[in-house]
Amino acid sequence: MATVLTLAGDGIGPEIMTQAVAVLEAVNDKFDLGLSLETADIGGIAIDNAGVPLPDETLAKARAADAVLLGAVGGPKWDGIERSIRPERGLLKIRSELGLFANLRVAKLYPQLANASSLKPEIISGLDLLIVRELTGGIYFGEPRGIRTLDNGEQQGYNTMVYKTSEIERIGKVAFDLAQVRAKANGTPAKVCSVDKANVLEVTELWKQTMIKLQQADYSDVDLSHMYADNACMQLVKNPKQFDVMVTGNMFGDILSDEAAMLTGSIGMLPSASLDEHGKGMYEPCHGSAPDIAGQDKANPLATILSVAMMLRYTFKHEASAAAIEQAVSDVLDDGLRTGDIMDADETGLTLVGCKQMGEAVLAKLS
Ligand SMILES: NC(=O)c1ccc[n+]([C@@H]2O[C@H](COP(=O)([O-])OP(=O)(O)OC[C@H]3O[C@@H](n4cnc5c(N)ncnc54)[C@H](O)[C@@H]3O)[C@@H](O)[C@H]2O)c1
Ligand SMILES: CC(C)[C@H](C(=O)O)[C@@H](O)C(=O)O
Ligand SMILES: [Mg+2]
Repeated sequence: MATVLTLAGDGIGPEIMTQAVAVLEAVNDKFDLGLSLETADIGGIAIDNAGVPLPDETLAKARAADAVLLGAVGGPKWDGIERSIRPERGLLKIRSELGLFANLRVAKLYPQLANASSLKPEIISGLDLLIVRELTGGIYFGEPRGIRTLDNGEQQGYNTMVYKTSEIERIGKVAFDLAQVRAKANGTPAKVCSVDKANVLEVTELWKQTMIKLQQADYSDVDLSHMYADNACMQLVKNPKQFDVMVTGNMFGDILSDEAAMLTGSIGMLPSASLDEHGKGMYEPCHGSAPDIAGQDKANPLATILSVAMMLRYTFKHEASAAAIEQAVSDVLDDGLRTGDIMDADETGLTLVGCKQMGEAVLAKLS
């Protein structure tokens, strides 16, 4: 029997997780998937209960599980504590310990939400782009880092952005492979845009050269383009449909994916998969713990529910149950149900719902 470990985390984490787990249990029964669910602590709740953001017991359960579903971590309660044991460090550590180097963030516009985005409908209609973010390297993990005191008594913060050729090659392969799969499925040319700051940073000059060599050696059928990160931010809001697959490092990927989220109407709509070399994965919404709306039944659970669909597709290779969840999400949007973040005040026929009601509506579509 395969196991899924659920890590609800902090803030809106438990609220969105309750709804996502109900959906997972429903498809587990309906499609006879034979999944067994376990839970553990991560983030602030783990600090409160065990003194560290990623207890050994949680990591052991995550290693033993076939897949992990995560809500969100962090919040003002823990922002002042020593940096090395903050909630976010628990998330970084589990990604690193499990070798989850490939983070896939899909910005797909549900047509029903064309008016919920802050961009004009014609700019985003039909949008379906994939950001492939390197997740276990770059400036997030580079050494040395810290805050030191200079001779003149002034403090200086420093981090180090590093990438080895092997790290660039393995994320490049994921991006090129997925571009080929998407091209085949959509009947379109395969294309990858690699995002860097090669005009300034040596580390991303190596990134760019490595992508070029990889494409020339193994992926001559994929069109490879390059864009500086600042221009990519601008182009994402100017003409996002020019992109199919974007591949980039850890920090640029973090920033670009929050930006891409808004193209779909809300960050509450963006799911993600973080995969290791063998397809084992952790699945999580791209958003955070949203302390401003936590505990108020206002969170959009759809990014987490759609992350369950990604889990079924990528780890359990069960396309029918993944597609059923995505269809159920589309159906509730067709019915006009909207959480506050995707509500369009000017559109008629919409009903404002809370996190629980949205989750239950998806569930009802699956039964
Ligand atoms: N993967 C993660 O666990 C993760 C990701 C990002 C941020 N964080 C943490 O979350 C905390 C808050 O960070 P932040 O405010 O910068 O980002 P955030 O994503 O939590 O929130 C940004 C804004 O988006 C809204 N929002 C986010 N998710 C939503 C949802 N599902 N439905 C409706 N609205 C939603 C919030 O209400 C807020 O206004 C911090 O501690 C941060 O470190 C965790
Ligand atoms: C909470 C934080 C460590 C995390 C990141 O920066 O990777 C988050 O912003 C994300 O996008 O998953
Ligand atoms: Mg982020």
